[in-house]
Amino acid sequence: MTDRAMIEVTGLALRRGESFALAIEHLSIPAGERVAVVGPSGAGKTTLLNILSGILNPDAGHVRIGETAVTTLSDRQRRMFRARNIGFVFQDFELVEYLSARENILYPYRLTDALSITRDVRDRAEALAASVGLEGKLRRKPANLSQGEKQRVAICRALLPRPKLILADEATGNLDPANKDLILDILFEQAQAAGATLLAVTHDHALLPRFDRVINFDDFAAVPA
Ligand SMILES: Nc1ncnc2c1ncn2[C@@H]1O[C@H](COP(=O)(O)OP(=O)(O)OP(=O)(O)O)[C@@H](O)[C@H]1O
Repeated sequence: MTDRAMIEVTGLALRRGESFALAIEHLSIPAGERVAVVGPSGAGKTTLLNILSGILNPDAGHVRIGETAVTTLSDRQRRMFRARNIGFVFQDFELVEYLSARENILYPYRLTDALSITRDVRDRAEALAASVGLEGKLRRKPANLSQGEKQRVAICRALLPRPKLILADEATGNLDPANKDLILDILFEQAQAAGATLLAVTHDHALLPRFDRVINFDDFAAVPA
């Protein structure tokens, strides 16, 4: 085990359906590293993020995030762990349709007693939203936001609790080039301010030089399904 690793994965295996199996012998990511995750569609990038965050439990192997052995936790413990420690920007955003953009950004605070909505949290939510150009849109429900705006709401929601681990699944996918750079600036800034580790799945190879490291799914051993 690497001493200062934020993420330590060993002997990971997960089969999904009849035709897909993910296998990662070893993966270690130091605290504070900014990592891009690339690979062909269907290679298992989202599956890996889901395992790291405890949304999926693997068939075999160990995942440690910080001091927590995530793969030993119960479903409920994994949900609590995720709410407290991980900011997840989902590929399809997963916004709550009946809540306003503002309430969606504050949503992680409704999920766990460990987080409470203070004046400071509300102010920070406004500031984060303004930094991604969402001012004036915070009362709208997701149905009345563009794809790019929904994505920015999802990013603010992931960043607001200052998580130690940020997992972003194509967080720049629906944006124009200027906004891609802006969103990456914000993800990097917030990660640095919180001393957080960032794993970002991207298909956008122009962004790769900005990361400390690139994990390419082509490097993982293919498992006959
Ligand atoms: N709930 C599920 N049940 C069965 N198979 C699934 C399920 N979700 C995903 N898969 C399969 O797992 C494989 C990996 O999917 P995953 O979403 O991790 O790929 P990805 O690398 O993130 O792809 P993309 O770049 O297109 O988002 C795919 O073959 C997919 O069809």
